[in-house]
Amino acid sequence: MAGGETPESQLRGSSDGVTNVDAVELKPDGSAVVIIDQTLLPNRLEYVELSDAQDMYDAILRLKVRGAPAIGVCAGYCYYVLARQEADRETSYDAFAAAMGRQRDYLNSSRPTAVNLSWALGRMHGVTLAHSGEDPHAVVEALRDEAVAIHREDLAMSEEISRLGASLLSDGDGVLTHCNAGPLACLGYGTGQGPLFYAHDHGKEVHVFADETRPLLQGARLTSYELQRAGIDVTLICDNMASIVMRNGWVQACMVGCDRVAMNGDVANKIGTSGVAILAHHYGIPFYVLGPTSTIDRSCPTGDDIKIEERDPDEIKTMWYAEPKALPEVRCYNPAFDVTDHDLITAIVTERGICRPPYDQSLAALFE
Ligand SMILES: CSC[C@@H](O)[C@@H](O)C(=O)COP(=O)(O)O
Repeated sequence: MAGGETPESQLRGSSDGVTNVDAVELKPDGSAVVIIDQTLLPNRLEYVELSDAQDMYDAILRLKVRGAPAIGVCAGYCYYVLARQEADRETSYDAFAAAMGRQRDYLNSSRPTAVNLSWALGRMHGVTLAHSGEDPHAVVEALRDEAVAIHREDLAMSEEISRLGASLLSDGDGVLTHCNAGPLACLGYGTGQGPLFYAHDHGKEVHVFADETRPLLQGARLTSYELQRAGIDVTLICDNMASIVMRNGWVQACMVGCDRVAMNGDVANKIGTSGVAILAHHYGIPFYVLGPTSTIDRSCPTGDDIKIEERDPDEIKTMWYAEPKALPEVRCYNPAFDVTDHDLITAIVTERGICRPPYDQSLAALFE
């Protein structure tokens, strides 16, 4: 673990025994962002220091750091680390601010769907612009405070979403979840899986079915790892097994995170989420989406306006296998996210409260 007991390293979430380390931290001397390399889990727990813009871009693109809220926290610290370097290079405020505008745009181009990336970078750059004309080193001090504030707020929102989400569950419920929206993706308890940790910590037991989440296996590699280590009853299933566990009557609720929420309540989340919602609707099982208000994109009217990231076909054909599992020339379509229609969603749980249909009204009310 990098660093000692600084304010930043004390920002840990409360569901320890799960991850007794943070997925994203600032190195105490401020020179680098320290992340868990999530691509190596569950086999190896390793930390990576990011101090170079290209390494930061690469870490986000390649999912070493992933999950919408964790990407936001990471982006805030990345911006700060780069600002320190620019302040040492540029003596004038104007040159510093212009350089930081370019760094913001570069980091923001690493992944398109999770709105928390542009949200955090926009918030950091807003601080730079608000200190117009000041000595760049003084601006850097304000940027550190802002990045730590984003981190602290993330932990607080995660706790509140988890508390509210757990109130929707009864002792003994079966819960099906998809992808990873636990401590690694969000810090603290998490969002989509936060209520499972919160319920467990507060004496309510749930039985979790974790979809493996093809093609990148966040459910198998990360969610079942986190839940198992926390002592929560978890069963890993392939994505195409969700229907049978629902039909067997083993699932009383579905809970997932989100990467971008449109103002009509359509939700972009990990590919396969909309299929789970359609199945849940068929079997009359409540389908809950959980995420912070920073994931609600007020400039996005409907799910049709959300840009869906398309990724390398080799993630499907070769990535996890000793030998390729498809002909190299076979065409693949590999969207990383899909959009779940708002009319399939029972409730959207945010840190400011639980929104229910009609979402165009209940989501707008969060910002009044
Ligand atoms: C906590 S973000 C929402 C998640 O459910 C999920 O879609 C997600 O983790 C994003 O996927 P990833 O592509 O791994 O960054």
